[in-house]
Amino acid sequence: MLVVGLTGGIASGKSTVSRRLEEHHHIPIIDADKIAREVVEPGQAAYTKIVNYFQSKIPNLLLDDNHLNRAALGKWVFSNSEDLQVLNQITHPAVRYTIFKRVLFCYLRGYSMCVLDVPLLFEAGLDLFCGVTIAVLSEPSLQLERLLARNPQMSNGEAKSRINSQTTNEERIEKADFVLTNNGGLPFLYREIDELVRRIQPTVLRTVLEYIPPFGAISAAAIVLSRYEAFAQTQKMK
Ligand SMILES: Nc1ncnc2c1ncn2[C@@H]1O[C@H](COP(=O)(O)OP(=O)(O)OP(=O)(O)O)[C@@H](O)[C@H]1O
Repeated sequence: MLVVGLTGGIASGKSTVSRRLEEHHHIPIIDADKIAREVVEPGQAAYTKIVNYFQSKIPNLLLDDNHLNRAALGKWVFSNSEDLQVLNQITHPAVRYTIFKRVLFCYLRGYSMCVLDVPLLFEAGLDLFCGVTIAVLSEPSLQLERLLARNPQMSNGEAKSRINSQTTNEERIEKADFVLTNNGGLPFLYREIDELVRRIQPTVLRTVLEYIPPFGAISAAAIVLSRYEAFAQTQKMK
């Protein structure tokens, strides 16, 4: 099964691309943001760890329905970098484990492709496990316009600083295997997506071979090794 990593800046159009892939091409989407919310729901192991560690530091950590007050938690870790690390150490393994389980589930259901929608794909090193990576790019001025239209309560300054705090489009172009440029209307974007799916769609033969254990394992190992090689090369060049 081909694991496709999809990434891009805030309001660049990742969800729009994911929706097209899911609804038009019937490719399952594994949404890292959604998983990050699920793993901190009451009853989950990460939730208990967060409550135990942060309850004494953040008085309004829990909402009336016992869910985490994500805004209060976000505000706290934004100004306490050590606690941000603690939070990441609690949540990241849980997110990675859930992603892994969902990829395995897609494989067992016989899909030829699945998509990992991960805003921080390269930063988190998850691209190492993807057969193909795609970056969705929009001009920063368009990103700003779309972000403000989608989140009217956000100030212009806040939106700009969110965009500027992220990896640049140039860095994403350098790292991604394919780029989808989302500077036009939706019909243009959909044509680009459909064309790309045609290019990367694995053959039926490859999909079938991957269900034969030695081929499956060799194929997965080859992807991780080639990604790691490319990563090591970029580190050497720095
Ligand atoms: N080509 C387009 N034409 C018009 N509107 C668009 C286009 N692409 C995206 N949008 C709109 O821009 C907004 C941001 O797009 P989307 O939610 O897909 O981005 P995203 O990268 O998933 O954002 P985030 O990272 O914040 O979740 C949405 O309101 C979406 O409808």
